[in-house]
Amino acid sequence: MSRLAIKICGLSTPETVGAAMRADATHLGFVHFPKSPRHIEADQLRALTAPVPSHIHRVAVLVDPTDEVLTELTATDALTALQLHGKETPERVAIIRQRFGLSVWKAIPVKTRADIDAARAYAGAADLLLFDAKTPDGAALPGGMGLRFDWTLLRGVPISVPWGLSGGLGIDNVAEAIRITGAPLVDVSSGVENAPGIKSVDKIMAFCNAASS
Ligand SMILES: O=C(O)c1ccccc1N[C@@H]1O[C@H](COP(=O)(O)O)[C@@H](O)[C@H]1O
Repeated sequence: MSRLAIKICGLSTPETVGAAMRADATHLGFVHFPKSPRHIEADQLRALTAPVPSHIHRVAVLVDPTDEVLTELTATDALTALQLHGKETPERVAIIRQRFGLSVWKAIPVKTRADIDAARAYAGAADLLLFDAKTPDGAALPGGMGLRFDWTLLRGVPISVPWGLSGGLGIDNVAEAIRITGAPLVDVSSGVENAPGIKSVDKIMAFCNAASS
């Protein structure tokens, strides 16, 4: 059985990047979306990832990014993957993958089983599908709000591409989420924070322990 992958997302300080590495997170996430309390610029991304060894994945979280933004971020050479969290079509995902040469993740907002079925359109375009809770209409952010969906919707669903689970995961529920869904990758942001955008070293450690237990 392969090892569980754990992504700690929305990192913005050297201390919390260090904590995620010490906690054995396999993926570090960095948000580039000005409306987010976790937003960082390209120069911060470069500095934060400088001490990260190459075996740890570095993922940029973006919402309907322009080619200009993607060019600026990928020029840092800091990234191994792009996580698209907006309304990107399968065609746009395929173009980004081909144009920027990085692994591309597509976040799939889930409320019903139909949302999971609709994700099939991205097979072949995205390298990984990330099933995340659908945020309410008019919400400030399309993710990173600590909302979860009904994990039983994923039970028994054949998913033919690499995938992961996010949305409302935390120290107290991540083990149950993995048990119900069989997720090979879990992704957390709000659940390891003391306040929006303020990550907790202790919570990062506790989350990774709980996920791996
Ligand atoms: O974290 C953000 O600010 C964010 C902004 C825009 C798009 C996605 C964002 N976060 C991602 O949302 C999921 C779930 O987060 P949470 O654990 O429920 O807070 C996760 O993949 C974050 O990377």
